Amino acid sequence: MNDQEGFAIAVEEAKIGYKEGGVPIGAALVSKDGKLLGRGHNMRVQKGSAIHHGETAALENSGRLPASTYKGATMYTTLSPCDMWFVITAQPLSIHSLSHAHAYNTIQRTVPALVSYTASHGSRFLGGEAYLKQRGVEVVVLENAECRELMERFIKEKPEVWNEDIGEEERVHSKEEK
Ligand SMILES: Nc1ccnc(=O)[nH]1
Repeated sequence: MNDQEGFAIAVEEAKIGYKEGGVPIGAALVSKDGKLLGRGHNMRVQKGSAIHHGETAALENSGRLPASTYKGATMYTTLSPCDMWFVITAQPLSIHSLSHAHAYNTIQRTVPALVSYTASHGSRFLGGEAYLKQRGVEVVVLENAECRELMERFIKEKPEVWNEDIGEEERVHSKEEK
């Protein structure tokens, strides 16, 4: 599986999430030798969960694998990596340890599509990206138009669900006040 195929699975997952009425963010985890390890989409609405982001779902669906299987893997995601995915995936994927050379650079690449998208609260999720880069992970930004459109449509339709996903409440409040 190459980059295009891996990313296409993440987009497929995002669309499934949209159809289910959830947050349309998908992800796929692919091993260094091109094998699909796991795929998934944000399930916060579907599962009534505070933590099921697209990337964490892909990791969860990959099951329990030895560290060597994650080595050199790529996480394809339809939105730039937020702090949530970094914190949850860092330990199993061994990207948490700056001081241990052997743990460094385990996931080599993450390919988010929408890094420069400006979220409703004005953030661009640059924090998640910065963490990854600091730890030697290659971050490739695709700026994929299809993902951007899907996110923009969703945010317009369900601003309160999106704000909840990113830990914001302002829009919900201003709606209630009206
Ligand atoms: N990168 C992400 C940001 C917000 N929600 C997600 O599921 N993923």
